[in-house]
Amino acid sequence: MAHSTRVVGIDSSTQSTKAVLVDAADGTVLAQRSAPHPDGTSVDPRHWLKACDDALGDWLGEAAAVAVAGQQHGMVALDADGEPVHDALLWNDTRSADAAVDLVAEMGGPQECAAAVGSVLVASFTASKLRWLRDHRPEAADRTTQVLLPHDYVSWHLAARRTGPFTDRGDASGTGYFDARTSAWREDLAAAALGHEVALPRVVADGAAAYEGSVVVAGGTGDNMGAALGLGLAAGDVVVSIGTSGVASAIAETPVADGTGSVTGFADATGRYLPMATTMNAAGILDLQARLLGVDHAELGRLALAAPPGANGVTLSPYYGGERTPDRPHAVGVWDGLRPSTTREDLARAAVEALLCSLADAVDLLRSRVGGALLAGRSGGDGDGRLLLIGGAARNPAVRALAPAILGMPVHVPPSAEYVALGAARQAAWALSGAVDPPTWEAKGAEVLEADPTPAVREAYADLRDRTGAWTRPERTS
Ligand SMILES: Nc1ncnc2c1ncn2[C@@H]1O[C@H](COP(=O)(O)OP(=O)(O)O)[C@@H](O)[C@H]1O
Ligand SMILES: O=C(CO)[C@@H](O)[C@H](O)COP(=O)(O)O
Repeated sequence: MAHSTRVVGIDSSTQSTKAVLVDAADGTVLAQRSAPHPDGTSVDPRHWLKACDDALGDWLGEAAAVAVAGQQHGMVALDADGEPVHDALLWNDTRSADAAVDLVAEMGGPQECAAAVGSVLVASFTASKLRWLRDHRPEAADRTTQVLLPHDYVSWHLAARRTGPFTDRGDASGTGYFDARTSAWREDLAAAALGHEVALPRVVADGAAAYEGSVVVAGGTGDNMGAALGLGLAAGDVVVSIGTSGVASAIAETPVADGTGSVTGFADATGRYLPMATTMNAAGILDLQARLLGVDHAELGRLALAAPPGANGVTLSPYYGGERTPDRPHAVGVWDGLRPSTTREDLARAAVEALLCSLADAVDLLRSRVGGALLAGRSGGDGDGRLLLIGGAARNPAVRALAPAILGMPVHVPPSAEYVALGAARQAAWALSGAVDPPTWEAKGAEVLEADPTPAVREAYADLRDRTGAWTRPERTS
């Protein structure tokens, strides 16, 4: 029996590949599958190709188009045969922190850097990783002839390498060598980072087909740009994503060039911009807490909800793996307020509160830099704007219950779905249609969560955050 036109969207993110098979007419998800990625902050990128193939199975045989949204920034450095010269350093690998400091200085300082490439470089950016490669693995740097982002590498695989590598404006804007205002590479900055000239992928126009074989392959994008497409993010909305990273992002019509580095001025996948504040420690805070307490996520949530707001004075600075917002690449986690009476419930509660306070900081930073009408209706101003909560850890009942209290406003939780992969599918359908705009897929109603604000929890968190600001651990040696 003939079926409707189908498209596939892929989210190749930090911990796994998720794929969705979608009806191109209305965005109905017909099936979804996932495959895990290896742990760690540097990975042989060929694992992502296998995970993609595993998650896809035979879907490309029945789909008309596919697109990939991938974890941003990762460095996929390839030799003349298109093979990796080194493991890909991921966005959360902080080895490149010193390289970022050097590059920002070479560009004339933070404001000049933000003016050139939209963001102040930190360890996460591809440019910083290229400089690390030059300084610490010179032989691999010498053999590098082209540099791709994770989504470019997977998309090229899906096009069976029958065309040259390609990317899009959204993901390119996270490299540190791309000017989103002109949609042009800054080859000079890539060369300065790596130490020699290097080939960069073709930038596909938003919504265009990159390759037309038995299936159309769209340009793809970064995972956060994919989420914005999948959610149909509207002006004034802020999305908070709790995956491996914690992200507060919003659509903007004009570029942001924040010289403080708190907000990165990325492009989105529709010709606009996607300013973001990103934390490196997010769902992992709860993963570690569950492991330390010897419980699963459901029990962690139950324990957290059994303790009072403020966790009987226990607070956590949750920057376990170094942090980016605030910029503390060498930070470690710090607990405070432990007493003989402290319970497992208090520890669980403090972990959930710390996660949400770090995200509340990110939302505040985003609002302060983007200004205008973001969430305006929620703070007594004109306009509307929803705060949407997505990502793996948003499934946790304690996260849901405490989010409106700590974020201080109603929180909209859309129906559980892989929004990054759905956004990629929407881009695939867009490329297939050849239309000027992405297809309109009606969003299903969100659950709106409300709670009385608990500002004292944020104050206690901010106090510990600020007290630990000057602490660093010894520099890493490699
Ligand atoms: N019920 C839950 N409670 C807390 N964390 C959860 C829950 N379900 C999934 N997670 C966490 O969410 C994370 C995966 O989220 P996801 O958005 O898929 O991440 P990423 O896109 O970075 O790979 C994992 O760290 C996982 O342990
Ligand atoms: O570095 C950033 C954004 O700048 C991260 O948001 C990565 O894009 C990884 O995303 P997840 O795997 O956590 O979704």
